[in-house]
Amino acid sequence: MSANAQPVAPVAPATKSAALLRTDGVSIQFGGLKALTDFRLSIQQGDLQGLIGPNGAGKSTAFNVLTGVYQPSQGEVFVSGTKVNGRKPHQINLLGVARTFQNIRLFRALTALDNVKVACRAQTALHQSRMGVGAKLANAAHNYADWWKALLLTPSFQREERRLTAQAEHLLEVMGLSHRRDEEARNLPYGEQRRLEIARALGSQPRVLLLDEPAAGMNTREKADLMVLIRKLRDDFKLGVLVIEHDMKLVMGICEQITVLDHGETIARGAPAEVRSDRKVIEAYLGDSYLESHGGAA
Ligand SMILES: Nc1ncnc2c1ncn2[C@@H]1O[C@H](COP(=O)(O)OP(=O)(O)OP(=O)(O)O)[C@@H](O)[C@H]1O
Repeated sequence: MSANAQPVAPVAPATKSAALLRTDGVSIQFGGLKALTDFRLSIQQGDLQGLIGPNGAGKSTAFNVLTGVYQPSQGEVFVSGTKVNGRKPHQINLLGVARTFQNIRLFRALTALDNVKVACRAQTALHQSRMGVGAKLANAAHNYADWWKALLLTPSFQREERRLTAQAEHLLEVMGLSHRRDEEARNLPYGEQRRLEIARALGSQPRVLLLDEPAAGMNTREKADLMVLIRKLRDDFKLGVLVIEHDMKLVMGICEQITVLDHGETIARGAPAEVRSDRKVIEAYLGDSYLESHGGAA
């Protein structure tokens, strides 16, 4: 820490058990590169937090650690109090953490509806596979029975299909995508593909939603709509939300707490007003021009 640096605010003082997602001193290195150092975060239900910083600061790496794509070299990650170090991404998803990606990762040749249905179905299947040996056998028998049900289009198979379709249709509606229901994902405009990714993430019925640059490539109008939508999702689905975003208007406009990374280190954390007038944040990321154009004072 430099001589004039202020200590970073501690993570929210909420009880540990209340946190939906929490990290404790997480660090990760790639060879000699420290991509993330002593990263601390705590997300509760109802939170809408931001994670910002210059290119290469470690934001996506943080998401990858939180979702089990990368294992931390040091430190611990907890989902609703359960330590998840060593768990696979789908296991962490089952515990209630869903994400979108900086580079959209849809099933491009599937329809919008099927993209969301896949996530709804995977969630159902994952719940069925929380198992002991007895449950495993029951599950295998169940899967075998399901195979026959699917082949014969039995009433119970059709009922389950209708349930998944209704669930996926509801999520498309929430995301303003009902009119794209039967279109292939690859044919949707970019902004709608981003919203479809969010619908798909919601299909896994998460408690925490991690959005990696959700507004990238959107026009001003789409960004304004997205801001309203993210807040609504947080409230209606009772989520905790963490957003990585370079669009400062969006981040400062919706987030109640913002963590700022630079070279893997947390250089600031606080409310938007505190963060945007923090000298370290201005130097590392926002630049004096941001300060001038927004009339702030360091
Ligand atoms: N799998 C990896 N192997 C080696 N280096 C990596 C790997 N993943 C990330 N890095 C490095 O870690 C650092 C942080 O990268 P990261 O993608 O997390 O930054 P970021 O803040 O998300 O940047 P951006 O805003 O450009 O997306 C970068 O120097 C990057 O090159």
